[in-house]
Amino acid sequence: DEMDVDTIWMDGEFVDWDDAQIHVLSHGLHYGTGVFEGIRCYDTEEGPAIFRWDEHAKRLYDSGQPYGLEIDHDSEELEEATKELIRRQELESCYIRPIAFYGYDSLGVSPQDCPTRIAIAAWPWGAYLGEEALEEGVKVKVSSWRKHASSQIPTNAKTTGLYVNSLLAGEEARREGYVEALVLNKEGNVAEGPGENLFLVRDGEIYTPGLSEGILDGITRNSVITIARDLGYTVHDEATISRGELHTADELFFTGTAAEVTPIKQVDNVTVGERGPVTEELQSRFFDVVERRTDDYDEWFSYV
Ligand SMILES: Cc1[nH+]cc(COP(=O)(O)O)c(CN[C@@H](CCC(=O)O)C(=O)O)c1O
Repeated sequence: DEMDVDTIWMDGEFVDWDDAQIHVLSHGLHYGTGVFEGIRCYDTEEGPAIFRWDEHAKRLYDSGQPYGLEIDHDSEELEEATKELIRRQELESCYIRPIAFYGYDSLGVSPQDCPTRIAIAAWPWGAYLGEEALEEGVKVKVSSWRKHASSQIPTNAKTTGLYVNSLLAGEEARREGYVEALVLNKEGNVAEGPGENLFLVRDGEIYTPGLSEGILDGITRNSVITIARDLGYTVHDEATISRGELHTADELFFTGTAAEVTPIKQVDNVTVGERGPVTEELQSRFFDVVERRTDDYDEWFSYV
């Protein structure tokens, strides 16, 4: 296929891409009962390296807990399968997509005896919001759709069913000529993007919504907070950011495995400005770290 990949790991076996099929009556397809991860493998001087495998694997297992979704493969087995998947396809840098979900047995909301299925795919994936976005930033629209509240559904679990909210927000923004949405929570304060965490810079200090705002506990968010603090920045990582603060921010940027560090240059009709100095420093340092141009944070990397 066009992505030059041909193999998927599925329930303990490597299968051809086209044979990685499931039954149409799989529970996860009907009820959104799947959990997934987005993980990047970077091409470094020491070869391909998976970024923060342990944290991503832990989140995958944790995400299934509210739904009783038990994965009966441990982290080491999944890590080795992922490395083998990368080697077999001779990928240097790639995006890794593990997914676990309730499979086919019976239908009805209760999963009863539905089996837990698990698959891991990997493919080359460049800049999530476009190559030019990393430098020039993106225009975002504050969505008319709010984020689901953490009292309604675990927002700290990366559950497939949650992403219909992300689709509604993101597609509304793109229909209106923006690149991505920014989603408020039911209190009307800033939560995050459909697939990214949000950071705000003002007067040299860095703010990002905390988990209580109903966001995903982003691993890139955590990495950037650590990097920023190690650079000497003050980071408020449990901030409540009102909508109005978006329009008086000095800088805004997204973080995510796919988005990496993407500047935001405009919110609705309000110009934030081109990539600011803090965003540029954090973005530059982030790429130095993930492409291993520094030995710092070596514990974050698992070499293939
Ligand atoms: C809702 C949401 N919030 C924040 C993040 C950032 O989390 P982290 O990747 O751990 O830093 C992501 C990742 N979004 C993934 C899925 C993107 C997709 O289109 O699918 C990703 O970035 O891989 C989210 O989906």
